[in-house]
Amino acid sequence: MDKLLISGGPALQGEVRASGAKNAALPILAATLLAEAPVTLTNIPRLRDIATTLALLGRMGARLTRDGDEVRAEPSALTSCVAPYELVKTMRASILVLGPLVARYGRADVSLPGGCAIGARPVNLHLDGLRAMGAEVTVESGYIRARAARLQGARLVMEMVSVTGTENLMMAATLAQGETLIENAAREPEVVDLADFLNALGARIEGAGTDLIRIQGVERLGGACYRVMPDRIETGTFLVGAAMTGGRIRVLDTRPECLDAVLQKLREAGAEIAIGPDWIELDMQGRRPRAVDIHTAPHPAFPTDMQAQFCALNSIAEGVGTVTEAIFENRFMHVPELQRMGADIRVEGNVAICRGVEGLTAAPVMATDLRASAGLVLAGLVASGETLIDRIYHLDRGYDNIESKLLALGARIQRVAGESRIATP
Ligand SMILES: CC(=O)N[C@H]1[C@@H](OP(=O)(O)OP(=O)(O)OC[C@H]2O[C@@H](n3ccc(=O)[nH]c3=O)[C@H](O)[C@@H]2O)O[C@H](CO)[C@@H](O)[C@@H]1O
Ligand SMILES: C=C(OP(=O)(O)O)C(=O)O
Repeated sequence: MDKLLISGGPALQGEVRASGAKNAALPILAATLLAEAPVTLTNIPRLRDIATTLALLGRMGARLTRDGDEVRAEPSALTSCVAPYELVKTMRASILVLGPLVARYGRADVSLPGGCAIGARPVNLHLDGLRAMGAEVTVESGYIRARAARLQGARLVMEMVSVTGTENLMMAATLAQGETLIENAAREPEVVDLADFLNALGARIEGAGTDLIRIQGVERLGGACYRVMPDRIETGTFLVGAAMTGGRIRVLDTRPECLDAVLQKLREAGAEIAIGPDWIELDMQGRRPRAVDIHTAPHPAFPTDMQAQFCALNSIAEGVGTVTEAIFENRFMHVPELQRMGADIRVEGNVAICRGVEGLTAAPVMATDLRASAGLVLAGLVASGETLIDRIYHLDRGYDNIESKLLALGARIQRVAGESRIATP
């Protein structure tokens, strides 16, 4: 099993290009199930979750081919509307095929995704929404079974803000009869990107990016060429890396307006930030960051997917910073690993209180989920000695070539197969 070996020290310097957003590419790939004409997608990141999605759609009979960062989907008649457990268990976002399958094919059998390291993550809102649109939805033997002759437009009031819940129901509503209103909708930029893609196929969606999305159902959707938005979480991760190492980097091909809350916290930490239409430059040369207080919440507030990276930043910052996780109930798995590297962090309920230390020391650590892994990579960049990160398959789910990108920014990082080079004392 691959591991990452990082020798901490060098400040990140230079330019790096943001890849396409995982959390936009996944729903957009699922939405190709709705298209009745060819679709060409560009800026698709090279990630394990993308490979899983392509395998899942291929298993159903969809014809998708990948060439570099481009994916082409040919209109196809599905041979199966089943998302099996063995694929869903490796990627919760498989739930995103539910809405398109019911809308276009009138049937879906999707394995219940279950919980994951960061929390229980139920999908009740997805199911309730489809029921409100007239689908018959049951859960049997670990599978969601949904059936509908044709979905009917409905007023859907989301009890909680759910990103994939909003996306699933928005996709379902594109082919429903009549109008659907999604109230208390997620406002994440990836929801907007999906809506833009669906509209490019011929859907009639208004209000994406606000908490009220209005969808007029159409009879069918066609094809389109569409470029997936850049990954704001990957962008933010590199920026935090530069802030922690006292470096100066420019992230290219990104969307600064999607990162307001993150940039605000980086400024509070002492970074100088400059932005252009599609780039962000962070300058922290030679300075130590100041600890910041973070409170995660749905967009446009601070994203939970950047929380672990800021725990890493606070752990070496000047002062004390609190990180409050208000979205997922178990998203502090990186804390015990950071503690092993010398971080002074105390968790009380959903708050991590981080007292910055002068320096971290390298240790063998274990990645437990995607962003926890990112936090550990950032900690490794500043720790003295060689940090070996195990279980980096989590990282590969969501970061496109992270080690080559960091290497190009001056980090000393390499992927190693199997055994550790670190001698035990
Ligand atoms: C593929 C993708 O886009 N993943 C993102 C998506 O996950 P995901 O869409 O799974 O997260 P949600 O927005 O649905 O979850 C938000 C909260 O709502 C709860 N909930 C959600 C659905 C439901 O039916 N019932 C329910 O109670 C969840 O347990 C959680 O506490 O948004 C999260 C929150 O920004 C991000 O961390 C993930 O990176
Ligand atoms: C939690 C994440 O992803 P997923 O919803 O796919 O598990 C993430 O991207 O940080």
